[in-house]
Amino acid sequence: MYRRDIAPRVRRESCLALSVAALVFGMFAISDYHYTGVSTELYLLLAMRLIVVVSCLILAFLIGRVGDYSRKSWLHALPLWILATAIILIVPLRPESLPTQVTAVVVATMAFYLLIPNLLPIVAIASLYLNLGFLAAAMMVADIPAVIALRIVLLLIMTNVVGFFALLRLEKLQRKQFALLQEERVQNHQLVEEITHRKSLEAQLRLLAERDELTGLDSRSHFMKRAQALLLRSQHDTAPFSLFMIDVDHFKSINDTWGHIHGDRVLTSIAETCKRSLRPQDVIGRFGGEEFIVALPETHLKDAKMVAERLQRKVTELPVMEDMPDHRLTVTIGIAGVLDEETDLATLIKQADQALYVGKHDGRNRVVVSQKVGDEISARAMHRKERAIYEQAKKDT
Ligand SMILES: Nc1nc2c(ncn2[C@@H]2O[C@H](COP(=O)(O)OP(=O)(O)OP(=O)(O)O)[C@@H](O)[C@H]2O)c(=O)[nH]1
Repeated sequence: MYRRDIAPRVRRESCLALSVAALVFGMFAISDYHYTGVSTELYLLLAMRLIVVVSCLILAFLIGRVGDYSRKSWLHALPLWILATAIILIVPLRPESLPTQVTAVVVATMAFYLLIPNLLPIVAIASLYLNLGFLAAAMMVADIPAVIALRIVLLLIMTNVVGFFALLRLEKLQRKQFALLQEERVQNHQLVEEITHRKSLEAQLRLLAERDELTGLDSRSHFMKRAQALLLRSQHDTAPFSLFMIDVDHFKSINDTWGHIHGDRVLTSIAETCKRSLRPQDVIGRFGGEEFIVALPETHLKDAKMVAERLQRKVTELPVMEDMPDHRLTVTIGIAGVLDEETDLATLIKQADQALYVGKHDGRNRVVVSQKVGDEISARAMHRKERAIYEQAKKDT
């Protein structure tokens, strides 16, 4: 994973290091001219430098394009061997500049180790080749005293040891850093998974709390929250607001005669009928057992009554009744409406419940408007009527 992760960076860095090394190597042509003047050696040196620079640039280009260092390590090794060979060849071509060449070998060795990252074995072998090759060439071409030769050997050993361990340490640190980063990534990933899992659990819990399991309608508590918000908005906008309490008639006998499973099916069908025949902005909840509750925003009491009657009719036509030929499925609906700004949800529910009770008492299968609301409406109508008579009388006089 580490190798895969750093591959693009190694490719880029190797490509850059090689291009710079090739150009620097080429620029030494100036010093060649200074040492040799226009001579056969200069031409040989120039030809050699040109070949090295061109081949290094081609290899740098190839490494940049396709040089995956873990699979094509030879591609990374090749330019090092070319450069090393060229440096070794300078010894017989410019034997008088041996001290400068020792420095060049030390710098090249350090550059191999430090500028070509994450390829320690390749770099170490190429450095060894450069150092041994240089020593052999120097011994053959120049007459070096033994002490000087020993000093050069020691200097090169030191350079290699320093370069080798510097690169080794660098690689170890990079691997450690990568391992830590990887650990952090895994932990982050686990954390994200945990958060997603918790969120989905929360959503499921919320759904469980908000929905009635059997009918899929709002649970009682969720209905109360939504209805309360709708009521407040209606009162703020001075818009009408009505509320139904729907109760299935003789539901106990359905359970007792056809069983609870059939009873459940009846409840589900009634819930579906409510959903189908009411508007999307109406809020429907299961209040408990076989009782449903509906909040109708922006609905006047007379319109609510029409809606309730339509719903009552639709329930009697439900196909679920085919299994119960002797039974007539009916509902009783109690309605209440907002009269003033003081009316709260609890009062509305109480009034609708009272109307429902009246409906049950009067024989079921009916829609009853809350008496209190009815009285209040008639009182207001009376008030309006009286006021109209008074206004008319005033006009007449
Ligand atoms: N199948 C089923 N039955 C339920 C459920 N919740 C409540 N019940 C039953 O509904 C019945 C309600 O009976 P009652 O309160 O006597 O009302 P009713 O028989 O409909 O009589 P009225 O309302 O006076 O017409 C009880 O037998 C409850 O056990 C439910 O989720 N599924």
